[in-house]
Amino acid sequence: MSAVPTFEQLGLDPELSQHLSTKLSIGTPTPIQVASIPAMLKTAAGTVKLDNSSDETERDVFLQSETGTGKTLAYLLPIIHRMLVASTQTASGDIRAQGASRQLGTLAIILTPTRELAKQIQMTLDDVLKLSLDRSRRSYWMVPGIVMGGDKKASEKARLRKGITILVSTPGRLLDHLQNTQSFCVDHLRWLVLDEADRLLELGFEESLRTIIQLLNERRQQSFAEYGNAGNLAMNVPFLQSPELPTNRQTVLCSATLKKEVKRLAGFALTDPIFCRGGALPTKQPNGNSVTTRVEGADGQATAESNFTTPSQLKQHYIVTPAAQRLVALTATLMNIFPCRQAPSNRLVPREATLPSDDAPPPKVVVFLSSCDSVDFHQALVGQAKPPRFWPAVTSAYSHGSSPNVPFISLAGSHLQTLRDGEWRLLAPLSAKPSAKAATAKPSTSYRYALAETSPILPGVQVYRLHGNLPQTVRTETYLAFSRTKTASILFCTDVAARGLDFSNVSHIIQYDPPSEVTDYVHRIGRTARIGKDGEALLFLVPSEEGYLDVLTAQGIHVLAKDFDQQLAVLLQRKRRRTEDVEVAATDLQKTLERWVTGKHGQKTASEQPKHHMAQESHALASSDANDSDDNAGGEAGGSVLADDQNQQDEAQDDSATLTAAEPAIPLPPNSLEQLAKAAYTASVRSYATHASAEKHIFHVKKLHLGHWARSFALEDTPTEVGSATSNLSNQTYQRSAAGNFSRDGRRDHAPSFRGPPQKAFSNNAVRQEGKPNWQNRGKQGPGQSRNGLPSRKHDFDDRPFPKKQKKQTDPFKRGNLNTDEFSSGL
Ligand SMILES: Nc1ncnc2c1ncn2[C@@H]1O[C@H](COP(=O)(O)OP(=O)(O)OP(=O)(O)O)[C@@H](O)[C@H]1O
Repeated sequence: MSAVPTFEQLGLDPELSQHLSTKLSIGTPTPIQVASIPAMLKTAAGTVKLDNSSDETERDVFLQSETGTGKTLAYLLPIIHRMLVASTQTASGDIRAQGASRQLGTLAIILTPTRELAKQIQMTLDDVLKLSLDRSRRSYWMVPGIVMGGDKKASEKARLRKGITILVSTPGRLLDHLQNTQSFCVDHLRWLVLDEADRLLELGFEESLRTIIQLLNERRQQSFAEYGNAGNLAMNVPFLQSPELPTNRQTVLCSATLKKEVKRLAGFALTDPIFCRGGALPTKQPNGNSVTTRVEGADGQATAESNFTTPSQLKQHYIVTPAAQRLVALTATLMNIFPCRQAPSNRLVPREATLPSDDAPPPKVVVFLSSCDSVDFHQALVGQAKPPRFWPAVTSAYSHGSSPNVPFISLAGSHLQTLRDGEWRLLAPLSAKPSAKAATAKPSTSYRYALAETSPILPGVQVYRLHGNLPQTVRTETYLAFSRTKTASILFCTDVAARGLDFSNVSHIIQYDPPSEVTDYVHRIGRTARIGKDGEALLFLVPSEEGYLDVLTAQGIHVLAKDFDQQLAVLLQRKRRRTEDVEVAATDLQKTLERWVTGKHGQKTASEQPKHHMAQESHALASSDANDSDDNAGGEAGGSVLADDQNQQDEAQDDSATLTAAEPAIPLPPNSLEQLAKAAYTASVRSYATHASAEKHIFHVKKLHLGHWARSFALEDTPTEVGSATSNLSNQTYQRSAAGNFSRDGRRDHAPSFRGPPQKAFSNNAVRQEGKPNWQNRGKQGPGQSRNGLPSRKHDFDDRPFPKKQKKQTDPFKRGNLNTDEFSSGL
């Protein structure tokens, strides 16, 4: 076993290496970096060459490595190194003589599928470029920049005119600028990076990518024919002729998986590529041991086809829970992750064993859901619902009893005006209609908008949400806030957060809704256990979905069972007096949540209202112009909803702060959570139909017990709206665009939303007999359950209060009210 080389040994500039270790605490390269850096560098004599092919600095590169292994730096570092060296290789010692300048236009383009990812790469780029160099060497001329859907094109054009040396972009917006922005100079482009290639393809960007590559080739050929490598600006720029720069454009493709679509893209985008593959990361970084790295030559091919490698230190579990108890099981799971301490006033003490040590970092949990509406609902519920009143008072085990302040951003009144036109719920999810304050707001007034809720059920825990229907500012700021927070926190999100996003120190991933494809499973769990850190992942399944475990096993993914009863035992720590029965405790919790959702817990008093949704700011922000168009080629999520220009984003960022309890709050109407629950339920049933066709035998709506499913949204009854909603499914191939693309940030993110009153009641004739869940047989299909995994009535427990309703419902599938073939087709 050979020792891991240092960055310097790999050929990286010593000052750059020093900057990485002292300023960014990055001392040891990861396997993919060990593979890529020499391959992409013009290696100087005396440095390590891991492979003969690394001499050929002109060749394209394919980087493949599992999630969270440092692919971003794997391509950024060699690019920055080469620009740096080329700009300072001057005989006279005067770096200005080299002519490196932002006016040369864009030298490197990094294409990413989503805006969050673009922002994240830009932040990494900023960090690396902050390096302080010897006086004779400067990096100031390397200007990083970002253009992406949702931002204002006019300001982007201005920045492109001034020159952006390393440009991070989403494909639609890049194509737009290539076609329409005269001043966008790519004549001297030397690097094109396609990051998260598999995701780019899944979002339907293949055509855009082909056009982009074609346009870039044409521009380069034109420029080269006219001026050679000296460039068309000064006609003789030594920098551009430096042997450190690739003579032609070097294209780099990054992917965590090796699906056939990715290989097809590689075939088109790459010429004679070097294949760099990162082996498994050592579990503790840096330990200098056991790094396996392979750099393959031109004909290097991936050996395995499934290629779903997951970090070995990641603990993967699943839990089987009856549909009706999903919500309680989720709450109990979160309670297990976020233990509490006895409040000073209380005599009941949680078991000490569950309490973390004082120096343990607070957990950060990401919960994946299948639709935007479901994210809105769960964030609102977990973030606001109060526990049963007889639960003992507890305090957070992490924040020493004090409630951490909530991060907020400023939003201009002009946004609220846009919201009033139908999207108000996005910003004030619990308002039945625009609040009185918002309605009378002057366009120039700004509001504070809280990015998180503080959870009464989980004291000290902040609850965030992220999905593609949120305004871009909210998405970006939520990503940043959750990523940076050191507070115990939960993020409810759709798959918009599944790929590439590097939330630091995520300890747990919960897949409450199974992913629509196995690839998504791998990417979702890749948000934890990054760079050798520990992590845990938990997959929720209902009994009829247990077949999914075989699908995972077939892909080499092995998950262990978690016991349902053990998971719920935590509820006994907050037990009703003299109750040792976990079922009673679970029932109490379910009833409380249902009351909370239906508003039957009584009208909230002013002091009970969440205090942080929107509080009027004392100052005003300039109102933004009309929305700019988002990328049209498919891809970024939610951009059509609202747009912010960069300045306003910056302004919002500057204003980021925390709200205190004294902030005035906008009152929320009592029934709005119920609306969210219904919308979430509807969207959830719909998105169930979007699973991959190969998994339809497992995830088929026919197998769902709609009544029990409704319980998991704290609804006592199946909302009648679901009928009309699901019966329209056959018409809803709009989830894919006319070009056959998926919806903007993943098809399940954009499961249709419930908006306003139901269009048409579907049915109120009940049909399916809703049996009570069989507690003894939950989690497994046994004698107490019917063939489809649902509890049978025979084994019901009459004395079990939860769930108690036995309603007759129309079975839309039986009565032909819903064409099941249409339901399952093509979605
Ligand atoms: N050599 C290193 N040592 C320690 N940390 C590193 C190193 N390289 C990168 N990191 C950090 O690891 C994290 C993950 O890196 P990155 O996002 O590039 O991974 P990735 O492979 O692109 O993951 P994904 O496939 O999920 O996008 C980042 O926070 C980054 O700063």
